[in-house]
Amino acid sequence: MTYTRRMVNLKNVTSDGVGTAGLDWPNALEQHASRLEAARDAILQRHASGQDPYLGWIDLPDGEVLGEVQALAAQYAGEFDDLVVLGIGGSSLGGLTVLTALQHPYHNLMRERPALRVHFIDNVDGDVITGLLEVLDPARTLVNVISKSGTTTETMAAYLTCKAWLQQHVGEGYARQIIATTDPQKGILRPLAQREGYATLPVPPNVGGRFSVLSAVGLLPAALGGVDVEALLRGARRANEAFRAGAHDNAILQTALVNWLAGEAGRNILVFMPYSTRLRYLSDWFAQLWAESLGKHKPGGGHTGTTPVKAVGTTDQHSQVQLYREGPSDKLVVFVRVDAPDRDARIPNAEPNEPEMNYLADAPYGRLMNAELVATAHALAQAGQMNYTLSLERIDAEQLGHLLQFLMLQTAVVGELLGINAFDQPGVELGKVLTYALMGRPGFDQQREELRAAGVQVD
Ligand SMILES: O=P(O)(O)OC[C@H]1O[C@H](O)[C@H](O)[C@@H](O)[C@@H]1O
Repeated sequence: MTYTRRMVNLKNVTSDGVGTAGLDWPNALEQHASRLEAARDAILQRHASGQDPYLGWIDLPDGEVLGEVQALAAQYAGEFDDLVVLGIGGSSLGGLTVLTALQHPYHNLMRERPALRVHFIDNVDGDVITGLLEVLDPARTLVNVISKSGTTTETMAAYLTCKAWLQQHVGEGYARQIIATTDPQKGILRPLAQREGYATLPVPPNVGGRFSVLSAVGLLPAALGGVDVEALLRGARRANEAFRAGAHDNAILQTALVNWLAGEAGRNILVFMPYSTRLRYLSDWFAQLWAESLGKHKPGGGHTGTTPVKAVGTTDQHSQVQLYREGPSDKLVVFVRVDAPDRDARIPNAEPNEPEMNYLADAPYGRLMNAELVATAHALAQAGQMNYTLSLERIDAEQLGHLLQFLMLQTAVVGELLGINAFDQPGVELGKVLTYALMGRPGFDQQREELRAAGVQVD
């Protein structure tokens, strides 16, 4: 992925559709260029001060933890077949995105696998957790429990299940098969891991979960799954470098502007739609990044945030696009295009006597995919529905690393334009606390009484 205008096709931004959203491109860029650069500079200055409690993710591409991750991965490779990752939200979606994009699409079904199979447990669904353990070989399974805070209920429940399973089946040696990735100081998991003798990796205190994909959180599962993690970081470094360019040559700032203006113009929904099955979890990862970063109380009253919708092309073209074209003009649609698939897969001319199907004969799948994307983007623009396209040359570790960092930087800039803290998530906390109260965790008696008084059944 080169960091040029080519990567971001802002062509449709000039369409009538965008005009109706009050976005007049490139005049909007002229008008807001200095504001964008000021937002970027404010982020970089806070980061350079070394005092900011949230911006550690900007340094992750420099790979401080890379050596440790690679050493651990090398130590375990060959000895194990499966890795079970226990985590939720930012402690799961990054790794899932990277592995789904970069492993063989059917890696888990291959007879001879070049790397471990990686399974993500990110819910308290006992059927799924115990169902997975039923089919894994405990002697050849590693468990990576990941929690920035070291306390998250879902992850702790899965950890207890996996530890008990390993203890039961492999006995004393179980501790060798558990790796804990967590905050260096805070939470229950760190002291517990030390007591048990688990290998540990850090989540830097100044890196929030949804910004942690390029820390040990995403890197260890990726490395064990055979991903070129150095290339992933290299691509992210390119995004960091390109972030410093002036607004006219800076796709991160430009797309941040389009998103911000769309929101200001009442386009309250952001549809994120990669045209690639391999990138389907990028939509999930991005949805958390966007929603938790930008859905906030405004400092002076009111609310901010556009609602992310996860989609994948072409699949959701056949379930959602009707609404996006003829429904209300309350959306911005972001497409992700892959110029060249890895395989030169073509559609065979298997029905030479069917003239109606001849247009498909010998067509590359990649051409069909991108024709569908262009057709949809055009159809939306024609109906006044705002959209733009991010383009990758191909799906490889370097381009994906670039795109992930691009999207994190873009989100940070939108947060700055909105005048909010894009790096906390106070709105999620109450639900966690009330869950503790309902489950009878010590120290939450008062909340338990409040729930009872509000008519909630607590026993
Ligand atoms: O990594 P953890 O501390 O376990 O947190 C996992 C997730 O839990 C929370 O509910 C937060 O809202 C997310 O931002 C976070 O990624």
